[in-house]
Amino acid sequence: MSHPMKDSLIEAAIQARSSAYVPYSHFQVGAALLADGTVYSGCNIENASFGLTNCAERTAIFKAASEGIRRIEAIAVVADTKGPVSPCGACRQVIAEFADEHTLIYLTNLSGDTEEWTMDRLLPGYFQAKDMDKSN
Ligand SMILES: O=c1ccn([C@H]2C[C@H](O)[C@@H](CO)O2)c(=O)[nH]1
Ligand SMILES: [Zn+2]
Repeated sequence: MSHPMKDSLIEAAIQARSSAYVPYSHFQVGAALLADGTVYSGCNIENASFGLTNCAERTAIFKAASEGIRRIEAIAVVADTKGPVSPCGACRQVIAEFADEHTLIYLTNLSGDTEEWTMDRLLPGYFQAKDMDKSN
């Protein structure tokens, strides 16, 4: 079942994408998430020291987390890709930190190709806080 905010989140991600700071790759990405009734969006932000680049997903999540958000209800990611955009491994792990099994993850592109994912498929076996507990 698709989330009632699905289209609004995709629209917010497309909007955020237009702020992408991408002088090196020229590849714009946008993300938008819903948490506690509020939409937080973000774009990718590159750096002359390439490894310091922050992806759109992490920008949106860190904006939300720094406002006190701890659980993502739904998140949309968009780029101008052939099929739905595929988040990098780092972002998959960061999404996992604030997702649960109900979190809906919309991967889409500018043509409207959209897939609904859940965390178990996005990053099977992702590292969790409980993995630091020897009793588990
Ligand atoms: O899911 C993704 C994949 C890539 N990028 C960014 C990082 C970099 O700025 C550019 C090319 O990798 O796209 C994202 O923001 N999200
Ligand atoms: Zn990423």
